[in-house]
Formats: sequence, structure tokens, C-alpha cells
Amino acid sequence: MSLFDLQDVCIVIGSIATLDLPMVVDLIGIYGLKGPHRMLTTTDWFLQALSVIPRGSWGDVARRFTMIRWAATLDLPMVVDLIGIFELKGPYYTLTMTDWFLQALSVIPRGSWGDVATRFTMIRWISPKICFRSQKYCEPTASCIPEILRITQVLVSQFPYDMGKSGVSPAENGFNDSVSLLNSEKAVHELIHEPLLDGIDDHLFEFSEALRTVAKALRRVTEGKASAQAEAAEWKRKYELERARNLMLEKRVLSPRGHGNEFNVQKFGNLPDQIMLFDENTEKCELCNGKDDICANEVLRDSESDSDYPVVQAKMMRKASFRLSWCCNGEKGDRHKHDIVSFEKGNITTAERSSKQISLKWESPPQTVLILTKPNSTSVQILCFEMVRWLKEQKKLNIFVEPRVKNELLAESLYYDFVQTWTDDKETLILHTKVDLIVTLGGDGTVLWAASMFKGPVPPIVPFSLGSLGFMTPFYSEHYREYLNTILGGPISITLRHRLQCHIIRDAAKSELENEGPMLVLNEVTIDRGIASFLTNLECYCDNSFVTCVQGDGLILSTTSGSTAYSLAAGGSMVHPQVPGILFTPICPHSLSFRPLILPEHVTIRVVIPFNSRSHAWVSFDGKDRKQLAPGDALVCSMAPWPVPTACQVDSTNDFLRSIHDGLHWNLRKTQSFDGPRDP
Ligand SMILES: NC(=O)c1ccc[n+]([C@@H]2O[C@H](COP(=O)([O-])OP(=O)(O)OC[C@H]3O[C@@H](n4cnc5c(N)ncnc54)[C@H](O)[C@@H]3O)[C@@H](O)[C@H]2O)c1
Ligand SMILES: Nc1ncnc2c1ncn2[C@@H]1O[C@H](COP(=O)(O)OP(=O)(O)OP(=O)(O)O)[C@@H](O)[C@H]1O
Repeated sequence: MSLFDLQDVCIVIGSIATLDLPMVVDLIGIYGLKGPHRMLTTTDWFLQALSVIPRGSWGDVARRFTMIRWAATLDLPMVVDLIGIFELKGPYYTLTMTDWFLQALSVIPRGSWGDVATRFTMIRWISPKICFRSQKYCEPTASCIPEILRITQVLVSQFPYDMGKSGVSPAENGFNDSVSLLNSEKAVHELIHEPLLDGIDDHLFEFSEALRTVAKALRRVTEGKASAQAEAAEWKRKYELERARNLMLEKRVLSPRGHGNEFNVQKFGNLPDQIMLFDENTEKCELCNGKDDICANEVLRDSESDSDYPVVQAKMMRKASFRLSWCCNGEKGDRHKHDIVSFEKGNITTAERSSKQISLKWESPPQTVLILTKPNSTSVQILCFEMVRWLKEQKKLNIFVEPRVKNELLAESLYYDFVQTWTDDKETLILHTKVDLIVTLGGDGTVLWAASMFKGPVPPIVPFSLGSLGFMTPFYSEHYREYLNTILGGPISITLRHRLQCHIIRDAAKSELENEGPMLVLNEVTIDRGIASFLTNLECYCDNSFVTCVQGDGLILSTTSGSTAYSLAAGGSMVHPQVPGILFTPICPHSLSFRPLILPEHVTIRVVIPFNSRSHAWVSFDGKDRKQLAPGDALVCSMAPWPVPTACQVDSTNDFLRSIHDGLHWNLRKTQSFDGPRDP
């Protein structure tokens, strides 16, 4: 087993030079939980302090370091402050990061770094007394908390925060003047250069790991701050640009009409058609004001951000504009609709989500359809050929297909030469700007495939059922002409299926911004044990709160649309797809009391593979793109701003209930017969 890793200590010492010594010392103090390391005790005051702190389990230490890492993006002084109180508890045989800990932590007043340092020194003085008391394996019950808090209060009253400067002896404090600080650093350096003693146990190796984590946390705080500042500056710059542009537009609207046209001609060149379109939209928007619906063209005008927008638009195919409206029983309109769904350049996005039925009404007829098909299916291929011909000849629509399908069509007949496709995958990134409607021919997997092609806004999808289960595919392929006639004419009911966006943050990442993703899922993201035979050990946080540690085969974070897929198989509830929420469903948890949860839509879930995990974990997105997660890696998951709008056959609720009855045979039971015993 490797011994003391000097490099890691040097990293920490490096941090000491630029950062706050008390903080570093206090973080290192956590190491003290591990128990006495006598070779360290003679060197320096803070190393002596470590030796008197009672022994705890490394599991707890590892968990807390994970928390520190996670907290690095938050308010670190507070977290360290809190950890100090946790330390008061003494041995960690029974402690986990339970609510009482977090509660206790939350009541401690915030102090400056100097205060924290003073407090920690005091904690170290008093720790033998506390550990004597807590050696009785006191559970983290309510009765223990007041005692700890009392001690803290006594400490605080006896040694007010500013006492570090006057009341505490510099020799004992060790860092309240620059001379002793220098001495401490010198002592640590001396320690590093001392030859290692024989008999150092394996824990030193773990200690070095812990120190590395501390150093990383410190680095992240500094870098996180810098990048946040840079990001803020960038947003400010964008805001200023946007404001200037809006002011210019406002001026144009207020000025006489002829002047406005001059502006357009000057700014956008000789594009009379575009100017006309622009003015028409302006008028339409004015008409929309005060109404209950949202017009796509209203935002089309408002959201142009590039000065050369009309030029770009001239190159692209024009999108059909549409209108979304809300209705619920007895209500004609909904005044709050702007809070629920909004537009951005004509694409549907959700600000907040609604459980009301949403209907889509075209304001100009759709012109372009993308057809996506399940591969290797003859029946799908035949239907695709037929549908393409019908849409072109009868409906005069532009048709896009995947390159594979274009080849199939051309192999069938050169007649299909008019069908458009793309050659470079990057072109799919702007597909949503060209396509008015997507038709899928296949099963649920094809709907998932369609959603995965669009990392941003998704045009409405009409899913035809040519699979086996077809939970999300309510349209029967035999009647495609009637359905498409109705849908192209509108209005249609749609279900806004929420998606989750996921990022992987590797342990080696220097900041949260250095991540892999986003990966968007319509069903779920799954973290499992892969081929490892060990239990997964997954530490889960919801926003800033610790949720639980999943020990089992894995964890599913599912959308409500995905609630009827893998999550259902793992014992999760079935949830109406229009309900906003994130399902937290364990897979085979080795616990008698682990029930699945449903969390609100606005939370961010973070799943961390702790350093004490026995094996790696694997993450997959809608059952695809498996990636390995090593200890220290984290998956961060939140609701994506881009839902997947799918057309309903009847409406969201009717379609959902029909699917659970027909597809899953939900609650199918023979009806009890009438004859037999009855109430007297
Ligand atoms: N034990 C399980 O139930 C299990 C295991 C692995 C994956 N899955 C699911 O399979 C999905 C991938 O689907 P695929 O078609 O690419 O793989 P696949 O071909 O293996 O199909 C999986 C099955 O899940 C059904 N399904 C998919 N999404 C559904 C939904 N939202 N509601 C109800 N049923 C749904 C499909 O109809 C299909 O019958 C994953 O997202 C996951 O939810 C389920
Ligand atoms: N256009 C596509 N390109 C590549 N793969 C696709 C495409 N459409 C679907 N797939 C994949 O093909 C697989 C099967 O598709 P799908 O689930 O639609 O059919 P099915 O299994 O017959 O239907 P069901 O899911 O209803 O049982 C899925 O894994 C899906 O990801």
C-alpha cells in the first residue's frame, strides 16, 4: 500500500499560500476523525490537534468530503462553519448526513473566516470533553442536538468571534498573527521533509486522498468565482446589446411609416419581401395584444437578435406560424398563459409548465414535414413510400427524411428525388428551423429517437403506431390520411412532454462548467451497476439538500412521460405526462424502507459516486449512450427548457388512459359476478 503522498500535501500547502490557512486547517481537521497518527503529533500545533480528535469511520469522512466538493460552488465559509459543528458530535459510528445535522448546521450564525478559525480552535480545545461524553455512541437524536448547540453557544458567549485577536493566546491559536502563521507553514514544510517513520498505516494513503480532495475544493472555489464573474460580464454585455437594439426598434415603430421603411432598407439592404413580412408581422402582433392567445409571430419579431436576421431567414425555409391556446372546464381563456408556455423565435418553450390541455392552431399552413422511420421494418418502409407520395402530391409539402431513408426511397424509384435530407449531422442542429411537423413511423423507440435528434426546440411530433406496445404512439397507421388532414388543418391537442437535461461532471474537472453534455432524455436517465457485482453506492442531492444514499442496483431519474417505461418496471408510479415532476426511482434497493419519490420540476438533482464506492457506475440516456462514472464523478440533472410536443389523438388524458388500459392492461380483472352472498 502506498504511503504518505507528499505531492498531495504540497498541493494543500500551495493552497495555504494563496488561501485562508484557518480554512485549510479546519478542513484538514476532518482528517482527525480518523484517529491518532502519532508520528504527526510532535510537529506542529495543528497536527497535535488532530491526534486528540477521536476515531471515526472513513465512510463518514468520505461522505463529508463529497459534501465539501459539492459545496465548493456554494457558500464555502458557511459549509465549513457547519462542518465544524458536526465535528462536535465526536465519534461517527452512527452518524450519517441526516436531517438533524443539516438542521443544526443551518442555525449557526455566519461569521467571517477569522470567526470560523477562532471557533474551530475552541472546538479543538473542548473536543476531548465532548468525545468523552459521546463515546457512549449517542445516537443523533433530538436530545443530543440541544447539547451540542448549547456547547456552541457557551463557546460563542465565552469566546466571542473577535476574541481571536485579543483573548486567545497566539501560541495556542497558532494562526492569529502572521508570525505564528509563518511558523505553522514552516513547520508543515519541515514535516514534509522529515523522513517517514516506519509503521505508517494504510490510513495515511486515505489521508492523502482526502487532502487531494480538499485541495481540489479550494481550487474550484477560486476558479468558480472567476468563471462566474466572467459569465456575468458576458450576460451584461448581451443585455446591453439587446437593449440598444430594442431601443432602435422602438424608435422605428414610433417614427412615421416611411421612415421605418428607410430604416429597413438601410439596415437590411434591398429585401422588399422581407420588409413586407416584417411589417405584416408587426401589425399582426399589434392585433394580438390584449388577447388570450400567444402568437408565434409576435415573438418572431421580438426575438430577432441578429441584425442580419432577414438575410438568414431568406436562406432558410419559412416556418409556419401558429398559436397556442389554453382551455379548461368553464373557462374560455387563461390570463396566466404567458407564465406557462412562451415562444422563442417561433419555437415552443416552457417557462412554467401546465397541466391544462394545450391546443395548437396553425396561423399559416405547415409547409415542411420530417418523416422518421424505425429501421429494418418492411411494413414501415412500405408505409413511408406511400406517405411521402401522398404528402407531396396531395398536400404539396416539402419532405425531409434521414439519409438512410432517402437511399431507400431512391432505391425504390427515382421519382422520390424531390425528398430532402442532410449530409452532415451538424445540419440536424438547425432542422427545427425548417421543419413544421415531424411524423414518426415505429414504436415508442422511434419517438425517443425523434426527440433525441433535437437538442433544442422540437417541432410537434405526430407518432404513428407501427411498434409492439406504442405507449406514446396514439395514431393508427391505417388511417394516416384522415389524421394528417385533420392535423395539417388544425387545431390539434398536444401533450408537452417534459425532458430532463443531464450533465456529467468528472472528478478531474476544474469547475462545474467543465462538463459533458447536455444529454436530453424524454424517458429517463439511469445510473446502474453495469457488470459490477457490487451494490451501487450513489449519493443523491436535491438542490442543496442531501436526499439519500442509494445502495442497490441503481437509480432511475425519470420524466413523467417515462414513468410508464423503466421506472414503472422498478416500482415507480405511473404519472400523467402533463404533470410536471421528476421521478426518483431506485432499482432493487437493498433496504426495506426505500420508496420511490416524485420531486418537483424545478429542482436540480445531483448524483455523486462517492470515493468509498466499491465500483464504477454506468449511466444511460433513454436506454442508450452508456457512459462510465468513476468515484468522484457526478451526474447533474434538471428539467430541460425544451419539451417534446406530441400530437394527441383525442387529448392528453384520454390518450394516456387509453395507453395504460390497452398497452399495459392496467387493473384488468374479471368482474365479480352478481350472484353469491350479499349484505342482509
Ligand atoms: N426493465 C424495463 O422495463 C426496461 C429496461 C431497459 C429499458 N427500458 C425502457 O426502454 C426504453 C428505450 O426504449 P427502446 O424502444 O429504445 O428500447 P426497446 O426496444 O428495448 O423497448 C423497450 C420497451 O419499452 C417501451 N417504452 C419505451 N418508452 C415507453 C414509455 N414512455 N412508456 C411506456 N412504454 C415505453 C417500448 O414500447 C418497448 O416495448 C428506455 O427509455 C427504458 O425506459 C425498460
Ligand atoms: N430512425 C431511427 N434510426 C435509428 N434507430 C431508430 C430509429 N427509430 C427507432 N430506432 C431504434 O429502433 C429501436 C426499435 O424502435 P421502436 O421502439 O420504435 O420499435 P419497436 O421496438 O418495434 O416498438 P415498441 O417500442 O412499441 O415495442 C429503438 O431502440 C429505437 O431507438
